[in-house]
Amino acid sequence: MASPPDTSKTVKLERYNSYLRRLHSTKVLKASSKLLFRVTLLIALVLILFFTINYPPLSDHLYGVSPHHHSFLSTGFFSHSSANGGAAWEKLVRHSSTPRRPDGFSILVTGAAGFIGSHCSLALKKRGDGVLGLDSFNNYYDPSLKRARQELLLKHQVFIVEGDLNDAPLLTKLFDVVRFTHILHLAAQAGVRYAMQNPQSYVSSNIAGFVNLLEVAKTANPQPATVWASSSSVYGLNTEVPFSEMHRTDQPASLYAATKKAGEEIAHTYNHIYGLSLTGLRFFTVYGPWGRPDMAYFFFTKDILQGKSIDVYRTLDDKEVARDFTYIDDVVKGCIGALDTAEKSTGSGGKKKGPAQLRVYNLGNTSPVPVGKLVSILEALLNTKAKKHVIKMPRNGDVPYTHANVTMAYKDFGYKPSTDLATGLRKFVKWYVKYYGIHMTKEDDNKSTAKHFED
Ligand SMILES: O=C(O)[C@H]1O[C@H](OP(=O)(O)OP(=O)(O)OC[C@H]2O[C@@H](n3ccc(=O)[nH]c3=O)[C@H](O)[C@@H]2O)[C@H](O)[C@@H](O)[C@H]1O
Repeated sequence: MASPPDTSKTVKLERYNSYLRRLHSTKVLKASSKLLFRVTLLIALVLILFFTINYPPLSDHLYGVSPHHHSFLSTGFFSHSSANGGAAWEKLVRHSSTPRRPDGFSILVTGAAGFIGSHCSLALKKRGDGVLGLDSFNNYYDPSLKRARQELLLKHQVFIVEGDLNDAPLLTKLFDVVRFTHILHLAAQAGVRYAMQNPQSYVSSNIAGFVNLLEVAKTANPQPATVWASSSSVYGLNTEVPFSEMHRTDQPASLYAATKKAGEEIAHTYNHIYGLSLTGLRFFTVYGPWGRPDMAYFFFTKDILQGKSIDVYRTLDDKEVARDFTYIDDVVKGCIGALDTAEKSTGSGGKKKGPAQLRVYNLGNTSPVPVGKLVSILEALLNTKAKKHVIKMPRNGDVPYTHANVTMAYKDFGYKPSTDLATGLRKFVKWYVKYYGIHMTKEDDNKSTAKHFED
């Protein structure tokens, strides 16, 4: 009888193979669970990042965190004391907006970290009004300049909430916390030529944002009186000079101008339906210390100092382009005059109770200066010859000439501009060289010795 085959070796081998298979599958299992864990972690991080960027808590408004910093600061570590407009945040908001003089105003200043907004906020605070700022700190121009203005305001106990005009819950919250008597609405997408590059930003800020603000104002109790920034650009292709509030404004030359004109019509509607008191101020090329780097006088200064060439526009029929350049301190007086003479809104509970005030005023300097002259004043102040590149004005929304008639503003609140361009630019240059740490010779210094509020 044949003996059965010796399988002991085969059995051993099979066992060994099966052991190897188990070992392998465990390794695979371990490796795949590791991979799964990493992928889950990654997805969770991406989700956290997404939600914190898109839905930042109100605590960010309190801490003034810029959108770029949201991801790490607003995931809960920071927000325990003041999330969603917590107690600490409300305290700051109340403190900032409480007036310190009898019958003082409680004013919401939108665009408070902006050029005109920061000047007005300081002036109002200094006379004892309560001022709360709102600003989106967007990067249309160098946000660090806005942060520096914010710091200056904070020193004077003006707190700026960081937020967008289109954030309805935030605006509603602010009006829940504070019974604002006034709004000074200066937040906007500014700049005439940039409208060709980014048209949507004008619609979003100057139209949608304005409507959002008025929607909240109309339901507030009491309804605030609103003074807001329109623009000289609404005169567009009008050729009658000096520009008067009675002249036609239905031919805007840029989308910027069109959105400001739309703002004036929107103001009419909210006044008509809800009894909101509204005053639009048509600013004429406002300049001065802490100004906007996108404006010609500002970047001409920078370019002249850096030895770069500057484009100086002439009209298409080869005439000088001129502007009614208006100094910031004069404009601040105009804004305050408009606030002081603004009547109360008449509505309540979102309903009109009677006719309310609706006004529009020019705030200009009443003396246009050609751009060539602006350049020669800067050359003298900077003691440097500009590399002028004189060209025909490109078709970019610019108008050839502005000149304000300010009779109405004078009659209604004593507006009387008193700073000529040379004096105003001297103050600007003095600020500019100090702010940017530019060394000037003694002789140059003497040319720009004017004092300014920051001193
Ligand atoms: O009153 C307003 O409602 C507007 O005023 C301001 O617009 P503007 O009057 O156009 O000011 P700004 O750009 O400083 O150009 C000044 C001059 O330099 C000329 N200019 C400009 C650029 C250039 O490279 N060369 C040049 O000659 C240019 O042709 C012009 O003649 C605000 O920016 C705007 O937000 C709005 O508030």
